Amino acid sequence: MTGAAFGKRLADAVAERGPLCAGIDPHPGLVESWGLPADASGLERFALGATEALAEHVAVLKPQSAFFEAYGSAGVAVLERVVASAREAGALVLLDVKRGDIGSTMAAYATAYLTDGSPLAADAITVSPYLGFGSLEPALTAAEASGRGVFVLARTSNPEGAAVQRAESPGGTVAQSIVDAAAARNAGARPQGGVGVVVGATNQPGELRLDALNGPILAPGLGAQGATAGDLARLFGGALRHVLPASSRDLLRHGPDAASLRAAVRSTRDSLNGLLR
Ligand SMILES: O=c1ccn([C@@H]2O[C@H](COP(=O)(O)O)[C@@H](O)[C@H]2O)c(=O)[nH]1
Repeated sequence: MTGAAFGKRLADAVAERGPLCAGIDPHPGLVESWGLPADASGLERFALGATEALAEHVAVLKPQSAFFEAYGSAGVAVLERVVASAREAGALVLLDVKRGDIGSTMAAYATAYLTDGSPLAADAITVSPYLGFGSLEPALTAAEASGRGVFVLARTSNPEGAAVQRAESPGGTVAQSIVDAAAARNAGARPQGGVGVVVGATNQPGELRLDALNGPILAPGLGAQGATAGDLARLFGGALRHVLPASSRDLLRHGPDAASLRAAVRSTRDSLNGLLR
């Protein structure tokens, strides 16, 4: 990928389309609720239909890799088409794969997801820092070299995350130390760096200092997990302008009708308007 850095490309996309990140999570139950079979053919029609309806209306489309991998090579082939179709519609693709491993294996993930010419190359991916932030180095380097981004799990939206992420480390909580490590990578970047963090919208305010991050904050949990636009304001305060609120099931349940899916995006966007930018 040539051209601008991910932080700049994301800032431009958000300025044009707003911050909402639409998730493509083909849960078998949702696929069936669209009148489709919960198999690879249903996955294909669901995922490509949702992408076609949503991608041109949001800055970021976030396919959840797990639901595609569940169908083996046929599912991964559909995922490749979703990535290509979303990018054609002008959305940035944040592939939610949550990869994390020792550095030498991380380098292979970086080749798969963050390198020009790879069939699964996206604009950004989610990564897990729980083998140590430093183990992510190959992904951070590959992303920066190719104008791509990474979103590092810091304080996730699930209740089980607290035991690990709120544990005290020498630099504050584990989650805070991850935010601080991401901030160090983003220092000096304009308009923002390409190392984002994931902070679930379901969390309580006051746990994390995000003001020095200088990078994007992916905030899943809107809708199906119970978080509201008001929660985002309370949770993120002065960092709101960096937040990408993410919603998957709460949008997708409006399908298969494309007009209804678009209306759901509009209504979610309206609920965020005035709050975030
Ligand atoms: O902390 C996290 C990190 C990632 N996710 C992912 O976001 C979507 C949420 O889907 P909804 O249907 O809007 O609940 C899903 O792909 C998760 O794996 C998260 O929820 N929390």
